[in-house]
Amino acid sequence: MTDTVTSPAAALAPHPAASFVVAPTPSAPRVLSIAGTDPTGGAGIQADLKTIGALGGYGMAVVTALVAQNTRGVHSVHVPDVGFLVEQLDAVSDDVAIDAVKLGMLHSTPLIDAVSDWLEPVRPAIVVLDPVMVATSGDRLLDAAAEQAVRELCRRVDLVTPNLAELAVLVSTDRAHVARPRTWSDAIAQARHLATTTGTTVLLKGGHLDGVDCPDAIVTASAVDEVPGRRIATTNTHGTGCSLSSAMATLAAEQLRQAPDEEVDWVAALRAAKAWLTGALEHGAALLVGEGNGPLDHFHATRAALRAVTAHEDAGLADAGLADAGLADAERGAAGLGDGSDSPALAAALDPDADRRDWAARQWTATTALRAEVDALDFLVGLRDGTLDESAFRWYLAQDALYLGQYARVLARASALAPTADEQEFWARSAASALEEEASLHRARLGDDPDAHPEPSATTLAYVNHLAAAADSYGELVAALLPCFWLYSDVGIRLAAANREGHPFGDWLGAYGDPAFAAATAEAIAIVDRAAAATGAAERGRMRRAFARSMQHERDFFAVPTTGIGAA
Ligand SMILES: Nc1ncnc2c1ncn2[C@@H]1O[C@H](COP(=O)(O)OP(=O)(O)OP(=O)(O)O)[C@@H](O)[C@H]1O
Ligand SMILES: Cc1ncc(COP(=O)(O)O)c(N)n1
Repeated sequence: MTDTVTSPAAALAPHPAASFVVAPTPSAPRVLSIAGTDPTGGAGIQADLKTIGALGGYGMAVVTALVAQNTRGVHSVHVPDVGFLVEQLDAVSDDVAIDAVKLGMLHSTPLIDAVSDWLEPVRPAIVVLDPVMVATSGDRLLDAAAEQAVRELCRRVDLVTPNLAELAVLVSTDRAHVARPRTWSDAIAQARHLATTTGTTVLLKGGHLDGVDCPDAIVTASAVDEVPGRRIATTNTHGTGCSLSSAMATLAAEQLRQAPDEEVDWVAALRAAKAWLTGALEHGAALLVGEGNGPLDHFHATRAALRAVTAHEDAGLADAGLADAGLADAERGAAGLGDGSDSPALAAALDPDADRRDWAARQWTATTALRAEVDALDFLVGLRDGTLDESAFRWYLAQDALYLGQYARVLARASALAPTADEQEFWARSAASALEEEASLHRARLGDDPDAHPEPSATTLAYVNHLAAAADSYGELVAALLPCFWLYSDVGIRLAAANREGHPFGDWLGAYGDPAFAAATAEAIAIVDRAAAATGAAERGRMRRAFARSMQHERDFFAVPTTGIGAA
């Protein structure tokens, strides 16, 4: 709601300013999934809610059909009365401002009509349609007679996400049947036709093609933007379409939350969604769920982050954060006010200090999509599976050595600015460790090879310049320094786990997971949290930008050795 408050309650407001309320921005996009269920949690509404949560959204769900299914197939489908569907839809829209809707299994024409009629007046800014027709197991989830209704629905949404078989149905007509495209260029031609005839943006999915690549594309009547991807060798693909469409709805709504006046950049959303999805596909099998086509691990990145923090509880960090949050809840409970989570405005009013608490953890969560992108970079994938080109690895090491030399200077600056002796000592120790690491890189790995001592790349320079630019304010500086600790620890968990007998980078991978470095990371997080709690909102805003920018520099640093972009 962005309206001026005119209710009787507002008339009683004690302060004149309170009668002119501009809606605050919610802390997360509010995303509604309208879809069927999967009791094993891999597809449908369950997958949608996990995806929305994993990418930082607030998930809501309206059930179209109850599906008795598991990873091996569908047993039966129960569809409640369409009137009850409408009641669920109204219950949400009567009460909650919806930033994005994802439409999944719609089952049959009466349900499609009911959803269309509801969409008309409610009109959330983003509507994504996954035109679910047949499950991976081959079971039908849409009445054949409802295909025309889905074609018509395509015109009323912002993005439609067909797989190859669904695309062919959508471009067919009652009179002319179009065959499923067999090649990527045929698929693009069909997607273009769909975009032209419906006026809707199409996310064309290459999951059902053969080959080592797994591209997707954003197709409009006038442009085709391909987003490349690697095919993961896994049978854990149940619910990939559901998860991708929910990811797109969430990421698009997040774009609008941050920049309400800009157009949605679907290509940027797809890049981030695909990077996250690739990680979720890679980690799915380890969940050991089901004997058929298992699910993805939607929370793979969150799980890794939690491990990084909780593995070093000794430092008292995680406990400190939880204790703070617990106290706040208890205070609200005692006041009989609930937790305020149903209303961001109420939450902010009840807890004006919320931005001071768990500051670092919240910045970390805000970079979930970027971290998924980092994990999916060719450099890190190659380092994990041993296929990385040796010269790309040596190039990285040489740049890392150059970076560490400058990074040590900035750490020393943090020591000079530190408000306490403990913090002064921590940063001084960290500066010394960075210099030792730089020296050992040269001694043990790069040797006297002249190629191993190049000029700093544009990316290395940009990163160290960014750190140096933060050096006037302690809060900003420590926020800028934190990603180097935290991301390195986090990425290291998966690198260490990939080590095996005979791994070509085994000795390098063996150095990750050092408990002393994890403890230093925990200490750096605690220091940054204290700095955020001690300062004002404006400085915290600068800290947030400094942290986010360092995360981007970290990503770019890992990307250059294999892409060559920013290497000059
Ligand atoms: N083996 C894989 N490796 C990497 N990405 C994949 C793989 N399989 C599917 N994808 C990706 O998953 C997303 C969904 O694509 P897909 O073509 O499988 O859709 P779908 O058939 O609707 O999904 P579902 O399996 O849920 O029915 C796309 O981004 C696609 O590129
Ligand atoms: C409720 C519901 N919606 C969608 C799918 C498609 O997912 P998949 O093709 O991966 O089985 C499904 N199985 N169940």
